[in-house]
Amino acid sequence: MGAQQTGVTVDPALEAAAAPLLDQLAADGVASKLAAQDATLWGSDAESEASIRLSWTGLHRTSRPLIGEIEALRNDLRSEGVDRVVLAGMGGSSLAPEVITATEGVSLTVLDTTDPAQVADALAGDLDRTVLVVSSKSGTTVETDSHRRVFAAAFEEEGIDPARRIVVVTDPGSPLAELDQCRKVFLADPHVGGRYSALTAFGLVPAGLAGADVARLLDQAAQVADVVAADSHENPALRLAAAFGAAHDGGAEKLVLADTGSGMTGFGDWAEQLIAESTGKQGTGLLPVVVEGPEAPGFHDAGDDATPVATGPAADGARIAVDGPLGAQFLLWESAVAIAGRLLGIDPFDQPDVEAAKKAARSLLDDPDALHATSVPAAVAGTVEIYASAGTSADGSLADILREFTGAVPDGGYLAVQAYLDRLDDASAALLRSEIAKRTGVATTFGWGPRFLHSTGQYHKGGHQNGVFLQLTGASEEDLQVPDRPYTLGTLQLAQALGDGQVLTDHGRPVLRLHLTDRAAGLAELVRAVQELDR
Ligand SMILES: O=P(O)(O)OC[C@H]1O[C@](O)(CO)[C@@H](O)[C@@H]1O
Repeated sequence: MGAQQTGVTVDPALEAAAAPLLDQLAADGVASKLAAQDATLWGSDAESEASIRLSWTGLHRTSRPLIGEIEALRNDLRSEGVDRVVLAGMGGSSLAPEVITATEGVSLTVLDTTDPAQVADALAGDLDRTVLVVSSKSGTTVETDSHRRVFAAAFEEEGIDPARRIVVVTDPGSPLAELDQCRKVFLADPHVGGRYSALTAFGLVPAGLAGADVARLLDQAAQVADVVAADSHENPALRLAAAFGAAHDGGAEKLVLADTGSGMTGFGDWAEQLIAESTGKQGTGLLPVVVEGPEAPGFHDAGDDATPVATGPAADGARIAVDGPLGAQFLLWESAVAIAGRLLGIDPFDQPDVEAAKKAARSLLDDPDALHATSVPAAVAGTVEIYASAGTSADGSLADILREFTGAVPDGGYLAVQAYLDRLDDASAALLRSEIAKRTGVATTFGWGPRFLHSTGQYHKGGHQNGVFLQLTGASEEDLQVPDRPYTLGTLQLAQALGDGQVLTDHGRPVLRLHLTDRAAGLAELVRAVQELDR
């Protein structure tokens, strides 16, 4: 079988609209300047951040020495019978290894949740065979810190030395770089931001320890590096960026991503963070809407405010198609999104609105009374408690409440379902996306909390302000204390939902929180209520 070709297809009308932007990008030498890591491409305000964020353009060369180190550690661990890899990491510190391993069919347990039951399930796996990779650029992310504490205590309880079973990936100088209780610290290139770090130690170490062929990813990226660096009208990164820019200029601020048979698994979730966190700021941006496939509601029937994008071969309904092997796609999309940032006039390397939700969650954790004061619902429908923000109604049946809430989505706006639940045991919650989109015709996204806070969370607060937010929280049968911290995972999870809800409300966005006192029964009631929406 020949090597999979990397390429971008754009429909003729969009390609024509994009032509002037493409001419300009080529004339300005944007592709070669990006490859040469020129920090001036996004204007003077972005220059200082960009000057420490561009090393990703050369990772197909600079990450090579890592391969041997990863292989050596993997062989040592395997010779000790340690072959189960659990990865604690949020956003850019876990999304790439997840897509890499899923694409190769290699097993990796990803912990990017504060759901107590989901963490408990990961702990209940065979600890004798487990290595925990703790990945965090900053070394201070609360979810990742909590996972490390919980796992270190569990290893100790089983008589396993955590210092043999914890591997760290972090930036030089982070608090994690000094961690004593660990087997090895991989220091990543600090001049690469989280969402551009797929081909750094953040992507390669967990995936490689789990058994993925990470050298091949670098080869695939190397195969497109010259093409992506060329100031040519055929450069797929320039063509993709120009198409994104032209679509946005024409009022299509959403990119609806569907896998059309790419051979990759879960690529949309990785691209979602790249697009949303890079572009969703200063009241503008591209909202990624990841859908179940080209037949899914919101793709073939996308409105004028959205561009259907096939990740994989071109398909009916798609205006853009991007194909190629995973390693090449990483570099191609990173380049295109960074260049689209120039066209949108924003800095693609900062995430100015992410901190607000973290801060709000922290203050709720510091003030348990404030957290408990929020526990009186405005109404109860069966096993669903309803908590409505100002201006949002809690009157009538669950279907009535949802009808009114979805009716609050402005023209060209979107509805975001944010499920602070267990993404394995409560997986059926994800069905709500297509059900809501199908019944209401509204562009609908779905994210697991708190995972999405490190992905689309930036866009929700910083991008086009036309979203409405449906939060789902659920009762937990068990909770887990975070060792040496004054909170449990369940408290942290609730504080994260309420904190983000508060920040969204402060932005004037409608927020409806539905709390499931029985998760399975509540989800079933919710799906039934959504199915009544078109009646
Ligand atoms: O690697 P860290 O520092 O734990 O951060 C994880 C994620 O959190 C964010 O900073 C946003 O909260 C992302 O940009 C990043 O990928």
